[in-house]
Amino acid sequence: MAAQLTDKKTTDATTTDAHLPQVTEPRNPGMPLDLDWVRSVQVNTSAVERRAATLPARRSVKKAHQAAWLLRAITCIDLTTLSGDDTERRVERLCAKARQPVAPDLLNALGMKPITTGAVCVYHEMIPAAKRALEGTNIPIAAVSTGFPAGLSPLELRIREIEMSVEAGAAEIDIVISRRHVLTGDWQALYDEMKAFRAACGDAHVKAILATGELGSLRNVARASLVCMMAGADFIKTSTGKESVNATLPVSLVMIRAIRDYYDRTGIRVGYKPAGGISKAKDAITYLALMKEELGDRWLEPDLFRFGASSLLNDIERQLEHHVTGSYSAGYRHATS
Ligand SMILES: O=C[C@H](O)COP(=O)(O)O
Repeated sequence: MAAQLTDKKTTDATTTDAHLPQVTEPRNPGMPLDLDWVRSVQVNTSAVERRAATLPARRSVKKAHQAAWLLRAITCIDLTTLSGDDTERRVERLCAKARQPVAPDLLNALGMKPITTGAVCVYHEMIPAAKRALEGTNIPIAAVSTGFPAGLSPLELRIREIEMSVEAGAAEIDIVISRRHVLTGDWQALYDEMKAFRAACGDAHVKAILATGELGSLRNVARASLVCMMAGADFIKTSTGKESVNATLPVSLVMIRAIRDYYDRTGIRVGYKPAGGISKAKDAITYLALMKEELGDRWLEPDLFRFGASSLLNDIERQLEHHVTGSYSAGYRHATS
């Protein structure tokens, strides 16, 4: 099926297949720290909040296109379990969902080929279980690292943790930054830390988790985004999912515009990952529409956009089922853990 991703505003819709092969983007090599650029960044908080407030209301994706948007969203999910009581069995079930996120009967009814999630995201100790369970697929394992979620263990240990996760089979490393470097405006320390993390990752892609709910202001979010990109982050990510405030639309707008500025200045595309508290299909569509409007279609691919989410897939599958059958089935049909 040629699935269309259209919305009210962008009627020159891109025709796109929800199961495109992953496009390969050159990695962000980073650049020297440009303090003048960092310090010149300002954010008009009330303008950002006004724009963000209009987003959900303005996004009325036509019913016929909803399924395509939802399937696209699935391909961009880092299907996540990050709990103290994670077990190998739970990770195996998670990986089974990542391999087959939508029931075959639903996919058939939608005329779609099989799809997978963008990645699975686990703690270091769960990498071997995920590796076994994902054998024979191209689904990458993302490991949270560097003393996730607080990031306050000794730097040597945080760097070693990255190296061990890469050795164990993680292709993507989600690091947490030291929030204090942002809160004290020590951009050099943030840059040096991020650069060391990127170097420890080697060929594994690195996502920089800013923990935006702990950064104090949107201006700090914008400046930290820029510094992490200058230091070579492949993705910038909002949250660990453990802060009291996680992904929000105003924060996303600020981070996405920092990505746009970095692209305008360097020609390098950096990815974006909102994470934490995104659990509804309609929110997923809002985020995709935001990416499309602010950055364009190229940022709707899983190599440049991911959701960090543990329960979003459940709701998307329910909505797809409703789209096909006209009714919702019992929750147990979609359980992931
Ligand atoms: O990075 C992913 C988050 O930890 C997942 O958060 P969530 O459980 O609120 O979806």
